[in-house]
Amino acid sequence: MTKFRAKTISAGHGEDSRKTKIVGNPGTDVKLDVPLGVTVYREDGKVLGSIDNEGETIILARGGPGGNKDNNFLGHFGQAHHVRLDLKLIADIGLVGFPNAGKSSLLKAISRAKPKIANYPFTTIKPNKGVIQYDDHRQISIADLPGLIEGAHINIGLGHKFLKHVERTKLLLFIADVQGFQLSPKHPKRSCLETVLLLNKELELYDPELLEKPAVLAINKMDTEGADQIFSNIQESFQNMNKVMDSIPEEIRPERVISFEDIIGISALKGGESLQKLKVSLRNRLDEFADENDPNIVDATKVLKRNRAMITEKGPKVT
Ligand SMILES: Nc1nc2c(ncn2[C@@H]2O[C@H](COP(=O)(O)OP(=O)(O)OP(=O)(O)O)[C@@H](O)[C@H]2O)c(=O)[nH]1
Repeated sequence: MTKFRAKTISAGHGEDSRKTKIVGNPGTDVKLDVPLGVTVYREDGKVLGSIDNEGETIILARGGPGGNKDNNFLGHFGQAHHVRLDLKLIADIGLVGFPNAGKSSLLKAISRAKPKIANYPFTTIKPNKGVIQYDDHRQISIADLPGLIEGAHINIGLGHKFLKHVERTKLLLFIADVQGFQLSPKHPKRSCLETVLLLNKELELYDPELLEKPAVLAINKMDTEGADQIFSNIQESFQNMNKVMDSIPEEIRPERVISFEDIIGISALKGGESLQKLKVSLRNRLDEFADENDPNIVDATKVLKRNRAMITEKGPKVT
């Protein structure tokens, strides 16, 4: 559901001329900081501009001029407009996982992105974006949202920088190393299940509404030793979460556990069937939760019908 919030923002109006100051001061400016990706629409739908790069500005309403000889030395009010600010999605899918989980490897394996891959945490410091291409030409964009660690909600690591991007995706793809995660030898070693719960908790502490987004869980590095057993334990845990919660340390226990649409074991390194299964799941879940009016939702049979119709209309008859 889209939420609308109306707000009135007024800049100062131009000052009248005074005996001691013939030209009155112009109205003071009001500057509104917005996140990157915002497009500004006028009431009639005309685009006034968009903020896509750091430091860009758009003048939405000109301030009133101060008093001068052209306006009888009386300052004017500034312009007034109704505008709508629209925040573009960064990608359809946001990939969330702790460092070294295999986010870059997965992005490379299922999309055309060419991220840096290294066996040490924090190789990725800004979102890498890729596009998953399906056989029927459907495209789904996916962004690797880097640097999430324990404490991100209070701005540890890349903290807010990362978490604000999560808000701008339709579906979350959690990825966790089946062998678990340890930030450094000084930090506690977390099992795979604990890692997923920690990710859950970080998102929840930042904004509980993030847990409302549809989410799929990919357990990565299924080619490593003992992975199958760990994976089936995790599946079982998610079916009996109430029981499992009692044995989870308080500091990593979220208030609410995300109910994943699918839990899929993958090997980003080896690829194969598991990645195919993941791609199908992502598409199906996105479509299931999509807004009916979303132009990106393409039904393959409809596309085929439409293409056939276009050929018969414009070209030689095709049978
Ligand atoms: N065995 C195995 N290793 C993997 C797999 N996927 C990734 N790795 C390895 O895990 C390490 C980390 O992979 P990345 O893809 O860089 O992980 P990341 O989550 O992007 O890491 P950050 O950039 O730190 O956020 C690399 O050495 C990868 O080769 C997998 O499926 N199996």
